[in-house]
Amino acid sequence: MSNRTRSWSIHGRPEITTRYEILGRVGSGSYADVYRGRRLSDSLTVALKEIHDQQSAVREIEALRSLHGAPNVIEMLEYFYDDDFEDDAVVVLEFLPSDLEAVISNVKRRGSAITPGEAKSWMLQVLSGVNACHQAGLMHRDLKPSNLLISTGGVLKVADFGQSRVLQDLSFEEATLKEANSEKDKASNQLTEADYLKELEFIREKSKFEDNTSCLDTSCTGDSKDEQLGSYTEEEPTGALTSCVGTRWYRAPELLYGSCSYGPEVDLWALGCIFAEMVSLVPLFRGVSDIDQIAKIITVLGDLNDENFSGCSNLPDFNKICYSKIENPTGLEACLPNRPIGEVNIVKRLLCYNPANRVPAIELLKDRYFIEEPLPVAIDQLTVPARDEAGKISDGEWDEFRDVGSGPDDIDEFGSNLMGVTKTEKGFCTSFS
Ligand SMILES: Nc1ncnc2c1ncn2[C@@H]1O[C@H](COP(=O)(O)OP(=O)(O)OP(=O)(O)O)[C@@H](O)[C@H]1O
Repeated sequence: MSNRTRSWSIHGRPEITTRYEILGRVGSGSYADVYRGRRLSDSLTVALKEIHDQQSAVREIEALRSLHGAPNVIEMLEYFYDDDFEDDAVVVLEFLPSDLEAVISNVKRRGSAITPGEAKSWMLQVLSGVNACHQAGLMHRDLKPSNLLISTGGVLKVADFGQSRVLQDLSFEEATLKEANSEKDKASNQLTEADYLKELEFIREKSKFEDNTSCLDTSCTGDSKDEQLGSYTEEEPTGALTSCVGTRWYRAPELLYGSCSYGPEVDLWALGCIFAEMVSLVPLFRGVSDIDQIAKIITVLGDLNDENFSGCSNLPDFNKICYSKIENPTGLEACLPNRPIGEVNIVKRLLCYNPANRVPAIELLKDRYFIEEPLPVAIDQLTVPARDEAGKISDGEWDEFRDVGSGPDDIDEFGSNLMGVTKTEKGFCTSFS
């Protein structure tokens, strides 16, 4: 531990202010504040993301280093990371003034629609970014329209890797050394001594950090609400994953039922929800609690059972609530009125109950839907509204739905406040009128 005094503000950190002029705050997430800045050496506009949670910081830095160069993943220019985390980590990112949520809100506000050619163009970019993550052995775990940032030129990039997780069973140290070596090869030994020392420092810190941290903490990084919700993150065997990740509307059924051993398919479910939202201009499943979220899903897709998702009845929370049988599910077509069948099919290929049936991004990229008329619109022809001009739904309105909290309180609240829910020995029972 150093004896240095903690700096409470990015403005009071000379290592940053001697290199960047901080122009103002552009946004805040659950565990980060993001500032617009100007790099003094060349006046480049950047985003400075100050991450208040150590685990999220490590995840974000680790992911962005391994994804460096992927065209549809946000670029990290550099990072400031204390080995003692006396000061919050600051990640310097390319500045992207818009996001897919703003695009959707803007189209909606104008009373128009995203054309099939535009939808293809956006979706190809999302798929390319997500594919890069999966090929690099990472699952993002928090895909949603506001995490898909967009440049003024229409280039979409996957961002916000604070909840990402490495898929392969490499320790961070091994992965980092592997990457450092391949970087070194690539750069023909151009790694400077300072870079090398920074690498070492980062590896040392992460190893120390991993030893002391159970995987239970993984997803609830800095999200105090989630951290308080015990049963979803209660003692799990080492190596298990937490189900407490992502934003509810985009959360896959296996996560909603408390799975601790899921895979990158959770990202594919989120992609299905995002694509449906893009073409219909409304979020597909707008649950106000996790129980309501599952109810919304089964109302559209039908009952979830061992026939369509083998083994689902063994998921930790499956038997805690029973839903009455859905005789006539609405179906996805009804949620995407007046949209081409090709779009509905893409959504169907992603929103499968059984994760194994969700089509991987790499395969979807090759889907003939993308080469059929109407062809994807050229990227520089896409309309990109500035985030603050897009007339997004007010924060308060979104917050009502966006809350990521889940767990026993959620069940209690749902059980006591909503009609049609009764308490059973195992948990709750709900019926739909
Ligand atoms: N590279 C960037 N360029 C421009 N603005 C950015 C950039 N990164 C983030 N932002 C802005 O800062 C806000 C906060 O970003 P952050 O990634 O921390 O959180 P979030 O995704 O909004 O929230 P949460 O992770 O809690 O869901 C974003 O909504 C976005 O508006």
